Amino acid sequence: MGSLDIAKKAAAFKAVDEYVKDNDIIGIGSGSTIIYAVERLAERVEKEHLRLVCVPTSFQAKQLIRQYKLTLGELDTHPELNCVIDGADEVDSNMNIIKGGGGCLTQEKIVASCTERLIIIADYTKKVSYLGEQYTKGVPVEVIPLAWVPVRKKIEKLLGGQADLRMAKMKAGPVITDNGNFILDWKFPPSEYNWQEVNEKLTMIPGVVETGLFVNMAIQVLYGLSDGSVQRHIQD
Ligand SMILES: O=C[C@H](O)[C@H](O)[C@H](O)COP(=O)(O)O
Repeated sequence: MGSLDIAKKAAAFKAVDEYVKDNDIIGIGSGSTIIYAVERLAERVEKEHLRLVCVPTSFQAKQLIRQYKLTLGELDTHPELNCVIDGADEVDSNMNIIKGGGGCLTQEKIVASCTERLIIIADYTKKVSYLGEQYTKGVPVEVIPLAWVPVRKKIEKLLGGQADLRMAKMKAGPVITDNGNFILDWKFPPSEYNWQEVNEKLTMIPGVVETGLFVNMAIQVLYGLSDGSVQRHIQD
């Protein structure tokens, strides 16, 4: 296993071991790090006979829950979650977070809003002092397809930078989200940002469904390091 995977696994296992207990309703995030968390949940369910309900944040998460034979729940029946465990593309020193590199931001944000305990698990490369330091693909913004051109123009006029339509790799045309929408990746100009304000400005544009900016949402970030240890960042 490479050092990145050692780090992802360490953060994921720690989150599951610390935050999950019997009878919990758990939100399951998306991405490559969450796979290790689901693996650990399944181990604990088998060994400790935990009764858990897992609410997915994406098609991928739903498949993982099924693959590991965990109990699948949904927000209709479980609108309040004990905790949500999810990955991140980048986290700054104030715990502002970019998510949605894999296109799953909207359902992730909805599920995260249904708990008081959003726990982020990430490898050491995601830890930065300011957003955009490492993750240079920009802030993902999910848009209703018919609005993508006006939304792009409005973002660029309002906030500068460049908002690019995310294109698919193994299909002609744009990436289609789990909700049937497009994604604009907003490459923001270097500046000091109030990310809460930026998020509000973006979400006010008609046609924007949600952004990948998670501000004041996570209570804790667990960063896995290459030696398998875990560093903790707690919200002040
Ligand atoms: O859309 C994808 C999600 O926001 C992921 O949680 C994020 O991209 C981090 O993924 P990974 O764990 O693969 O770095």
